Amino acid sequence: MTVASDIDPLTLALQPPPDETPEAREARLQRERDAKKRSDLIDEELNRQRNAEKSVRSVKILLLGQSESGKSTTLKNFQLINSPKAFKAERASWRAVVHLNVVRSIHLILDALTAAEAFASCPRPYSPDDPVYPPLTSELLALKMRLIPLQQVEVALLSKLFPHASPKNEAPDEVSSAAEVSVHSATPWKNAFSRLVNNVRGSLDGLEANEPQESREARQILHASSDYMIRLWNDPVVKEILKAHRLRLEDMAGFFLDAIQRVTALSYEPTDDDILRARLKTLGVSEHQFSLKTGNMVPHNWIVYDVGGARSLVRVPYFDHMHAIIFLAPVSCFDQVLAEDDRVNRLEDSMILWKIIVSSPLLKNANLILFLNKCDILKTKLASGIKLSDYVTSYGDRPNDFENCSQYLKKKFAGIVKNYSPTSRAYYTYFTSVIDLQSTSDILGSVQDTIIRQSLGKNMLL
Ligand SMILES: Nc1nc2c(ncn2[C@@H]2O[C@H](COP(=O)(O)OP(=O)(O)OP(=O)(O)O)[C@@H](O)[C@H]2O)c(=O)[nH]1
Ligand SMILES: [Mg+2]
Repeated sequence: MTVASDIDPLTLALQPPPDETPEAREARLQRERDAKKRSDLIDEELNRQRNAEKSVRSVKILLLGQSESGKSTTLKNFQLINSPKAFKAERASWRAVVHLNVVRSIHLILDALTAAEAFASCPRPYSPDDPVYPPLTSELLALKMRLIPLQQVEVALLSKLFPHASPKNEAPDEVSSAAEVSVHSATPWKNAFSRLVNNVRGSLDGLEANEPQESREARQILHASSDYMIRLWNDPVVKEILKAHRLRLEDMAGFFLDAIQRVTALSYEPTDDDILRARLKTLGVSEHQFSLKTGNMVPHNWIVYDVGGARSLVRVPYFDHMHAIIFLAPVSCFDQVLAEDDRVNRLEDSMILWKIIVSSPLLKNANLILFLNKCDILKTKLASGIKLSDYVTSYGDRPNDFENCSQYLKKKFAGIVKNYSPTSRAYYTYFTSVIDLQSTSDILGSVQDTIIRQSLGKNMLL
């Protein structure tokens, strides 16, 4: 009796009866095994629920880099890869952007012709910095006249894309002054435009049945001007004038200028490649959300923030809770200056921005991903004989090929992390051309895995 009082009642209750038969013992053990199985299932379910709760927490990625570095193009890749259906629905909106890109580029060429005309009619005293333009041919003067109606097309496209634009913050405000159209991220331009074409049914001539008269006319004018635009873009004197004017359209605008016939066809629908190439400068912050399952984990809610514009870093303090930063450095820009300040070399600017990011104590926990972007343009530039060492003198007399130049630039960016990061940290570098959906989709897949792995390792997702 004294011994029994030391044993706790639960243990006592669970003890087998002293006269248990072998059959009764087997039945009892089976019951215990079943109970354990049920208990494991309940634990599993609880774990699953706990993980599901965790998944409500989002993985947040911030895209940073100078203007035109490729942030919005990277965001479009995320959208195309993770929400292709939603993106397909926006295709019609992108057609107007592609058309606007074409018209804008043609206007830049026409502006260069005007400068060449002014040069011919009023020669200034020669200075080595003055551009020397070749004389305009009568063919070019005639083309210039024939393309005047494109002004009307530009106005129509802008009012189609930004129907409620206010003169203070929207694109039409910038028409006359800037070479680029910008869209404020808060503007639902795609929605407005999608509504416009939502009920459209295909029609015989490729023009849309419900399309407003103004927009239909704009597309017809564009289509009718197609041959004139092609002749202008391919004219050898125009090429010389653009060179003298220091206007290098072939790298970016060239993609659509080389495809004028296709993109101005009345039945034209933008392809994925077209959407990745269509340029619309971002103002403010735009974000894209999607749900993604990595391995056998519960899906995570991903949010990608695209901070537009040259001064994107000013906003960094608002983004101290990011899991990762993808910083885009357009390495092809080694021979270019900033649009907003022509005294600053673009590559140098990228390095300064990278230094600010890596040395920021606010961002010290974020995973750093570096995209050395626009590698396709870098390859073409180097192959055309433009020398990296003319702009990055420390490159010296090393070979002017992509392999050596890109590795050298990679080391430069690595040196900045080594010298300025407040803690020694892992970061990941990729050579990218984010206009290439296939290679970018592979890279983004690996980036997403890395972010999850690293964030779990740092307990940033718990
Ligand atoms: N050829 C080539 N073009 C690129 C690449 N990345 C971006 N572009 C083009 O460069 C232009 C600018 O890219 P965006 O993604 O709009 O640049 P951004 O960084 O968002 O610029 P902001 O909105 O001004 O901050 C677009 O026309 C893109 O299609 C690239 O790797 N190769
Ligand atoms: Mg942008």
